[in-house]
Amino acid sequence: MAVSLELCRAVPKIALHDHLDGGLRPATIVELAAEVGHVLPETDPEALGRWFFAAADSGSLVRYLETFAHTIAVMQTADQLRRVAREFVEDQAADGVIYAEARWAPEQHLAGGLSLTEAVAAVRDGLAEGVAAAAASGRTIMARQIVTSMRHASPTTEIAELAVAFRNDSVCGFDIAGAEDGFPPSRFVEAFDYLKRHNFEFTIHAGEAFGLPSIWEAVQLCGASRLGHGVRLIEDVAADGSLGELASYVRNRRIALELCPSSNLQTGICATIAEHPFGRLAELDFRVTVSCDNRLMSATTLSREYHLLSEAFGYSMDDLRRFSRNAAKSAFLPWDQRLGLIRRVEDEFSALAG
Ligand SMILES: O=c1[nH]cnc2c1ncn2[C@H]1C[C@H](O)[C@@H](CO)O1
Ligand SMILES: [Zn+2]
Repeated sequence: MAVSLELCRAVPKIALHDHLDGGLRPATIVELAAEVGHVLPETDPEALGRWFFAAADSGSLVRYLETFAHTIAVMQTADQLRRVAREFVEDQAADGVIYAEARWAPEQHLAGGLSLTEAVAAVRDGLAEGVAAAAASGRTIMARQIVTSMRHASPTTEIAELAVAFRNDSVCGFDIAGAEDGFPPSRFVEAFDYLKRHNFEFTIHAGEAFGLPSIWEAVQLCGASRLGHGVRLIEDVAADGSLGELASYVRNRRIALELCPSSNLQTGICATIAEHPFGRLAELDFRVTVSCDNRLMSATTLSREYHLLSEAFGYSMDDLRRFSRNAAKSAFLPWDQRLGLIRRVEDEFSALAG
């Protein structure tokens, strides 16, 4: 029997792949849009939530990404960014997430006159406020930010430098996101070289809207230790379970796959969770982790993703424990903190297993 949604809420979870600009509360968007005069497709929060889901549910990543115009429009001042970051953490904590990495692209948040540094500092402050608010309501959560470069923009090292500048100040990693087809990871090879020279962590969106060549570049030309989605690595797995060289390398190296099942249904990777490559990749012992990608656009939560996977593949508490443990192992945290996270996952799962 599937692990219930209620129990999935209670288990300790780790959100490695969750976009800050893809997780706003609809009510917050309505309120901020009214303040700044941004015209929304719907002004009732519930209707707006439904609109995001429907508009993102097109089968195309490019159309999915168009919906972000309405969230980015209300995240252009320090106050707005701080509020969105605070609510991000509060919502994650309320869903039983114990560690979250919020990713977003500061370059998309400068229209109100903020500098890149001011924007990152505002998110840092909001994350800290959210952690404090969660603690006040009895929930312990840690939160960090992943700073993202948009891959269709001119390649630059500027955002990588920004990430490194904040390495001891809430930024735990770097990423590239946006349309994948036509914008291979190698375009940003200079940024990744900069990060490697500075011993800094990064993940790369790859293997979502494009296949194995994108994953190969992310891993071998750029050096990613985690893959955003990476789901199309399944194309390097034969029907009998034998692995091609790339899939074999990714599995050997324990490169984490930040899998986001519901998001993939919307961008056309498969029609049902049961058809999602997650099941096969987990069975073959890849380092599978579970994330939401964009809670707003997919109308989901991490506990819901756990529950859907458990329903589709019959996962037990032990399986879910493995997915949380995998995510803890691949968190962009220093080793002592990562160990603390792994222990917390084990202890809390053991307590729930009774
Ligand atoms: O799943 C995704 N693939 C590629 N890009 C994405 C995905 N989800 C969100 N993004 C983009 C849209 C956001 O504005 C940007 C930064 O969070 O990242
Ligand atoms: Zn993403």
